[in-house]
This record gives sequence, C-alpha cells and structure tokens, in this order.
Amino acid sequence: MSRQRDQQSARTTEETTDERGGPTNGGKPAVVAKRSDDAPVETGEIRGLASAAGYRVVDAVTQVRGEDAGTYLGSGKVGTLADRVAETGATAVVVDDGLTPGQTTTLRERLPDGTAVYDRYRLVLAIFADQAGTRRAQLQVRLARLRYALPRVEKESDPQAMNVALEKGTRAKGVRDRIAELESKLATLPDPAERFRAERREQGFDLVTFAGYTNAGKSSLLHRLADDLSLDSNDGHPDETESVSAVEDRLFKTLQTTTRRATLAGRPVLATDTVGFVDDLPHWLVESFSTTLSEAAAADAVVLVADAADDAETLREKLRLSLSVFDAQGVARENVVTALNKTDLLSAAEREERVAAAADVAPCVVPVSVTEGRNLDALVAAVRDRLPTATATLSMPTGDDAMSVVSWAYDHATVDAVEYGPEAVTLTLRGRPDVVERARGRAEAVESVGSS
Ligand SMILES: Nc1nc2c(ncn2[C@@H]2O[C@H](COP(=O)(O)OP(=O)(O)OP(=O)(O)O)[C@@H](O)[C@H]2O)c(=O)[nH]1
Ligand SMILES: [Mg+2]
Repeated sequence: MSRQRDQQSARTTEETTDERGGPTNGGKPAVVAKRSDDAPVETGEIRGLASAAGYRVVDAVTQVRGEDAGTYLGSGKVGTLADRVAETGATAVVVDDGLTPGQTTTLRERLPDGTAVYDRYRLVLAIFADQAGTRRAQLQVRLARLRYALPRVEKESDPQAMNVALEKGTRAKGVRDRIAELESKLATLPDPAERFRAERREQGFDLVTFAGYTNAGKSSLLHRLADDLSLDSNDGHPDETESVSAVEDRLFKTLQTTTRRATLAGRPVLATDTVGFVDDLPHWLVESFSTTLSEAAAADAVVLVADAADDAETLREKLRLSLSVFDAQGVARENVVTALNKTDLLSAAEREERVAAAADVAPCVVPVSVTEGRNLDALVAAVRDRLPTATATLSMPTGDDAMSVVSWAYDHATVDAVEYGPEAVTLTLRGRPDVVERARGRAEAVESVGSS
C-alpha cells in the first residue's frame, strides 16, 4: 500500500514537471468538481478554464460544505464523483481550488484508473504550457511547474516508508536545483520585447497593448478603439455596436493574443490584446502571467483596463497587482493609461468614488464606457499623447552643446537622421509630442547661446 502510494506520488511529480505541455490534444471529456461553503456553487469560470485547456466538460459535481482535509470534497461526494467519471467516460477531473498533495493522491486512488486530476493551479499551468510559443515562455512555464511541484515534493511523506526522509530530501533538492538552473538560464536570455519593438519600428508601427484583469473589457475596448481610431478616415462606422456585442463574455478568450491594426493621428498602430489576469492564483503563478505581457513592455502605450463596477477596495487591489506585473515587465508608468471601464453601471456618485480610488494607485485614469461609447475621445487622446506621433527637424550651431542635444535625443526619442555641417548640426527626430517639444526647447537654447 505504502509502496503503491509512493509510486503514485512519484508519478504526480513527474506529471507536473514534464514538458508535454498538458492536455493539448483537445476535446477530451472532463468532469469539473467544485466545493463552496455556501450555495449556490458557480461552475461557470472553472468550466471556461477547462475548455481553455482543451477539455470538453461533460459533467459537474458540486458540494456545499467545509473543506475535508483528506478528500477535499468529503468521502461520499468523492464516491459520486467517481460514479460520474465512470458513467461519462471522462479522462480527467478538474477541481476548482488548490489541492494538497495528499488530497490529489487520495482522489487519484478513489477515481477510476488513469483519471487525471487537475487542481486550479495545475490547470492554469497547462494552459500556459499550450500558449508558450517562445523559448523564453517555455522556460518560464517549466519554472512555474517546478515551483508548483516543490512544496508537493517537500511535503510528500509516508511515515511507514523507511527511506522516505532521505528520498524526500534528494528529490526536493533535485527540484530546487532545477529551479535555480532555470532561473539563471532565463536571466541570460535576450529580452524578446526589445526585438519585437525593433522589428515593428522598422515596419513603421506604433504599439499599443491592452492589459488588465479578465472580464474588464479589454477585448471590447480594443475592438471599439480600433474602430474609433480608423474613424479618423471613416466617420460613423455602422457596425460598431454589433462588433462590440459580438465579443463573447468568455473567460480566457484572449489566450491567443490578438493584434489589430488601427490608425491613430494618421500613423499606423498595432493594438494588442493580452491574457486577462485571474484572481485566486498564488503569486508565483501570477508572475508567469507576465510572460504573456512581454509585448506590453515593448509598447509605446499600455492601456490598463479596469472594471469600475468592482468595489473601491477590489478595484485598487486589482490595479496594484496589475501595475506590479507591469513593473516586473519594465513597463514605464508614464506609458500607462488606465481605462476605468463599465462606468455605465454606476451612479454619478459611485463613478466619482471609483475614479478617486483608481487615481490613488494608478496613473492617468480615464473613466469610460465601452458599450455606451462614453468618453472614448479622452482615452484616445491620452493614448495618442503617449505615442511617438510628433516629428521635428532641428538645426543648431555646431559645438558641444549641439552634441549634448543630439545625445539627449538618442536617449529620449527616435533619431531618424543627424547631419553634421561645418556651421550647423541638423537633427531629425520623432517621439512623443512632449518629448519632441523638449528637444525643440533644448535646440533653441543652443541657438540663442550660439548667436549671442
Ligand atoms: N456594462 C458594460 N459591460 C461591458 C463594457 N465593456 C465590456 N463589457 C462587457 O464585459 C464583458 C467582458 O468583456 P471582454 O471585452 O470580453 O473582457 P476582457 O477584458 O477582454 O476579458 P478576458 O478576455 O476574459 O480577459 C463582456 O460581456 C462585455 O460585453 C461596458 O462598458 N459596460
Ligand atoms: Mg479578452
């Protein structure tokens, strides 16, 4: 018995750290299970997650009672779950919570042979693994899996097994070593955001990324704004409302990051949608969300979309968390515009309260309603201010001062050309309007010194 359990635990660890990338061969039947202290027990979100991971949800088993330390659901309910799995021919059970290693093992033992058991975190890891296209993202997913596995390996113990302490120590050390190895490997990989930015720049695009919690309205806003931006040349798009309502309210719809073209102030823009943050995930897992955000770091402007219908404290908390992910990705605060969406659901007083709450923690808060098209002009203007839409050609008397303006321009804007004449230096640059204006001021200061 104890040997059998040991083998099963070993298999658990392998499965959480292997490179197969989770359930990729889509459409496998799964039963979701959810426990809650109070009724009703909502299974909508976990169903969405399971299908995002490639499962077909064929049944749901719910339980209203406190957590059972040994079986999570309670022994009787696990029996029901086993029956449902047998009846439906499901190959996996997805539990909407974090399971302890012991609970996972017990569920495996009580379910029909070969039933895969996923808890919420392992499921999300499987989704990441599916999405991880770049080498960097793959390494990050492997790292997340190891971090998931580590406490399980550490805690795995069977007092009846003689050599368990030794084995446990060795295996935990193995996992820790691999974590350290991956961390240092990741640290030396080139930053993909830099390359992405350089390539798009060469193609002449400005980059705008939409990020934030799931269901905040990122996709709706992107569609709407992309339309609005195109309205520069095509006023009164007839399908606007339709295209917004066609955006399904489904979790993780954006897993496949989508990029749309738009035109802003006559410049081509690439607008990128990102994976929504999900609550109730441990911090290390939230970190791996940031892999999907490497494009945010490369963007000229990042629109952080928040749901104004959240209460003030939740709103602040979500914004704080989103911004800390941005910080980890190296997104500059001055490039962030906070779109406080769904203000149509609020009274004027509530709206004021939420705007103030958001402004406590987030930069450049613009209240909007995507569905009602409210205040989108102000949002577009804020985004446009962050794009390198301005250009200038500046002439300065040759000399050290001119050189220092040129080097300042290299640091703060994109320098398209510099001509060094015997009398004058001519600098052509583009960048954010305020930056270009500052460059102009500096160039003029050189001129006045030179001419006096
Ligand atoms: N009342 C109201 N609902 C909105 C507004 N904008 C979006 N929604 C709704 O909010 C839900 C989520 O919108 P999405 O655009 O899919 O949200 P998302 O942030 O892309 O979500 P994920 O892709 O899951 O991260 C949809 O049902 C939208 O119709 C708004 O301004 N007001
Ligand atoms: Mg979306």
